[in-house]
Amino acid sequence: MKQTGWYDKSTNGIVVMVNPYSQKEQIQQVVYRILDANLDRAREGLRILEEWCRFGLNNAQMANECKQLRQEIAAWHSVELRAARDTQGDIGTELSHPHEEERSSIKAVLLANFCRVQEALRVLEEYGKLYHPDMGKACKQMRYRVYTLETNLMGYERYQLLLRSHLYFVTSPAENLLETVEAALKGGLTLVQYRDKDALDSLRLENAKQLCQLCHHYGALFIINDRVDLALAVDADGVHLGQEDMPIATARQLLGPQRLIGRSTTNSDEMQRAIAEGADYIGVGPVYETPTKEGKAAVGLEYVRYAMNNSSVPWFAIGGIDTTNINDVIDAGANRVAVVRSLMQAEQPTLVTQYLISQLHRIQPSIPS
Ligand SMILES: Cc1ncc(COP(=O)(O)OP(=O)(O)O)c(N)n1
Ligand SMILES: Cc1ncsc1CCOP(=O)(O)O
Ligand SMILES: [Mg+2]
Repeated sequence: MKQTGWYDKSTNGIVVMVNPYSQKEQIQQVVYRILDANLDRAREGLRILEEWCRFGLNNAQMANECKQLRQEIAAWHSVELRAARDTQGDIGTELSHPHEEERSSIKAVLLANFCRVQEALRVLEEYGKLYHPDMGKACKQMRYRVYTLETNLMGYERYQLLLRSHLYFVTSPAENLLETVEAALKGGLTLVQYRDKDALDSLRLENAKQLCQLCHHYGALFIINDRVDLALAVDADGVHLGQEDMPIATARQLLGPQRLIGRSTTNSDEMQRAIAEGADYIGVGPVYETPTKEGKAAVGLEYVRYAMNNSSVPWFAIGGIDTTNINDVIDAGANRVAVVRSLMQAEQPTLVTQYLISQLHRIQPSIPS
């Protein structure tokens, strides 16, 4: 072990290090320093999470859970642990990882701090066993509470962003796919679905990875069409499933509670079933016939009106919608739409995105927002 301090220069001109503590006491001091540092680390991380729950999400329940955890951690921070602190002698204060200096989004800040709190609690759990018989168990329980909080908070974040999203861009294969999506993101788009029915899985995976990164960089949600495995592989925000795709319950089991699941519907029965099965949002259409979904009959504006009056989850009118007819769809009650060609084939996807979003936000006195 490294000997610190306590120099005695007396003996025959030879510098001798004398440490007044026994080996056992020295180890105890080290353990106390570890506990002191990690009690601080866990509380600081929780405070960062709490501020977002409180000011960013206005969520009293989650903010309160952070606060409770902070207080329980503080109760372990005894005077003797604080007394062991030696900030000047701590070589770790100068160490930092380049990633600590850059956070690209709120999500990145939250994830980094969940990780920090969980790591600190794990350290407290192990070294705490050397300090107090109950500390290991208490820290383990708190660590599990932090996992639950993470699931709830990240799921809540996603759902809030879904609620704020009124335009949904469903992609189709193209050379300039990334550029087109980025242009739409610059126009304020917050919801993207990667849809490619024919590509090889190797290409799908590569595209999905790049699109996922791009969307998250702009703070947008990224959903994968049809494929739960791809969604998991790239850490997407969810999947979109049609009537012939996997059952929602199976997808939920695979994806866990915090990712979004969307379901296509073409009539009232499908809508009620999708909602009962736990879809987070539904597609309503095709409203108009469309070459993007060749051979699929249009459901018309009647089903849009039905959705307006009956859907208890966010719903997106889809199919043949563009700048020329979006107002008819809005007049029938839609305030969310999904488009493929309108954006994939746009000369200026940024402008078209801005236009579509502005129409979806226009005042609609008779339609609930
Ligand atoms: C938002 C949205 N709504 C409907 C669909 C269509 O899904 P599905 O019926 O599974 O057809 P494919 O897209 O898989 O051909 C969708 N993708 N997105
Ligand atoms: C995937 C899908 N599901 C119902 S309609 C549709 C395609 C919509 O494409 P477009 O916006 O080009 O008409
Ligand atoms: Mg499908």
